[in-house]
Amino acid sequence: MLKAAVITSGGDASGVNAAIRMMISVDVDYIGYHGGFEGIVNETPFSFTKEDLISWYNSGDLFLRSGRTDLMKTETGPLQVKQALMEQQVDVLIVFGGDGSAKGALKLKESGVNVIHVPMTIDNDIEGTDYTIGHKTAVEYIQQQIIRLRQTGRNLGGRVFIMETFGGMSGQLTLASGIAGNADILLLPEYDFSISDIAARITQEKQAGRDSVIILCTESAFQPDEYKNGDQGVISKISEQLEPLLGERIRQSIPGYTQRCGDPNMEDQLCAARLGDFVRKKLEEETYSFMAGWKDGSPCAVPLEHVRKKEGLDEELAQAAKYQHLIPGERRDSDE
Ligand SMILES: Nc1ncnc2c1ncn2[C@@H]1O[C@H](COP(=O)(O)OP(=O)(O)OP(=O)(O)O)[C@@H](O)[C@H]1O
Ligand SMILES: O=P(O)(O)OC[C@H]1O[C@](O)(CO)[C@@H](O)[C@@H]1O
Repeated sequence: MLKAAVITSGGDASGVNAAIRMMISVDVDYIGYHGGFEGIVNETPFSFTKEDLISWYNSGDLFLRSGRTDLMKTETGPLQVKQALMEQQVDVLIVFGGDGSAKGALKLKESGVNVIHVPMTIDNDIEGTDYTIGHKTAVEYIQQQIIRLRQTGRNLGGRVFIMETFGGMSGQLTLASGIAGNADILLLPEYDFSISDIAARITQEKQAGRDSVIILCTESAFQPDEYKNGDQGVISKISEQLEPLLGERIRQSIPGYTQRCGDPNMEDQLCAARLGDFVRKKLEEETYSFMAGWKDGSPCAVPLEHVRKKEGLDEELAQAAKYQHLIPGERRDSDE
């Protein structure tokens, strides 16, 4: 019988348990490791079946704890992982994670390990796939935060709010959440804007009769070259410079790590379950070395070599937001 090992790697995200459940095949034995790539070397693996996943299926708690580790970036790391997998007689490793995890998966493939990557990150910033597990739940959560800001803005009017969102170096999470929740201004790392651009947009909103103004700002949007993974609080810097121009206080809100996780929403469950089923079929065919991506509404196989961090945004959504004057500044990669 084929033996598959499963890990989750990088930032946690909701929906992955449904994918693991739906990849279960009667023709495959499964083991799991906690702790991502490092867990393969340091943790004791355990066998699991679909029965073990029942109470996890709809939960934001990960059935397999995730991890970030530099091990895979060292020269010997991939070989240590390969050795540990060989000791367990594993035929194929399934890696849930973001673009960094895909790089780790590719290194293992190059070391001779059969590997499948499944995109899992709230950021939705992986080239070759329209969907990443966890993004939809995070968007819905941020949408709810915007709706609440709008309510307090109606109840106690005349305020400017700024809320900071996750996304790392990608503005995709902010863009999708801002459109879903009806924010007034979106500050994205893909656009080069000045403090006076933001002040001008706030003034336009107020002149148009907007009582409260809501700005959504990606954590890396302002001076992105200085951003490091895990930095938070950029909206304080922006507010400090913006307040004197506006002559009023700005109310700040940072949901931070509460954006990641929570029980998965229906859309994440369905898409993740379909990705899991896609992987099941590939396991049964013994087809490896791909990412289980998503294109035109369905799962698809993307060669691991093509998987990397997505530089752009969802163009249709970005253009719609630009047309509606939601995004100040010019595209950083623009030739204009
Ligand atoms: N260049 C690389 N080479 C080999 N392995 C890597 C590389 N980059 C990342 N990894 C492995 O993948 C793990 C997860 O990567 P990273 O922390 O970048 O998160 P991610 O998978 O991109 O997910 P998220 O989008 O949630 O941050 C790292 O801890 C490391 O083990
Ligand atoms: O949990 P960490 O390592 O601080 O990483 C935070 C980063 O992880 C992400 O949530 C992606 O998982 C980014 O949106 C965020 O910038």
